[in-house]
Amino acid sequence: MPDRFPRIKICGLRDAATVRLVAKAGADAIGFVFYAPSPRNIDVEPAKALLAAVPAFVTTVGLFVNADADWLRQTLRELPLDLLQFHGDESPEYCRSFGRPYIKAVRVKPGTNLLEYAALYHDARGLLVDAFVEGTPGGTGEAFDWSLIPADLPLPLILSGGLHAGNVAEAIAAVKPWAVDVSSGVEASRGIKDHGKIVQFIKAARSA
Ligand SMILES: O=C(O)c1ccccc1N[C@@H]1O[C@H](COP(=O)(O)O)[C@@H](O)[C@H]1O
Repeated sequence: MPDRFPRIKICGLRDAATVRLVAKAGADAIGFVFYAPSPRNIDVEPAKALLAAVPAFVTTVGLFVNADADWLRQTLRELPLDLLQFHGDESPEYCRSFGRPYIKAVRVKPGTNLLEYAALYHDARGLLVDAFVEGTPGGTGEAFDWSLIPADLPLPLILSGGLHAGNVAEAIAAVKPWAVDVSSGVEASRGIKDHGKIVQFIKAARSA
């Protein structure tokens, strides 16, 4: 268990007012989704403008799903993202080829060997665990059985998947993650962030 509250990442931001609100409410990290099929997808130019509005000491994360390596290399020349989140089937070699800190997402189902993933992606800054939902890479709002997470993972654990203000304190108590990450649980509808839900989520996570 970390000595302080887990870090909090709010993912899937698409407008400046929400970026400001999230930072002011006390989130540690802000995520931008670069995955065209997602309702939270953002293009490079608007993302550039939002990144310029993020205050100091808030980590900016770019989420990618099996992105073309040349496209991503070019995109990273334009975007000063602090951390890359790989949420597809990216290999360890791919993840480390961009020369930026990264976290690797694993979609968990019965039988998933998270210790094996931690060994494969040993240079990741964290292992993000999400629910396995057939046909969708993530951002589904579905939770999974947290007892599938081993207690002795050698990487910082980022818990995601179906978290919301009503279950995040219980999740933190049960899993003791390094960080929590949320998208659907702080939305009014798919892709539309709800400022009240964001504030409630951060309060609930801080009170755990
Ligand atoms: O947010 C998305 O649209 C998304 C698309 C593709 C892969 C991952 C995505 N989001 C990440 O999924 C997890 C869980 O999200 P949720 O809270 O259950 O909606 C989280 O890490 C998001 O960053």
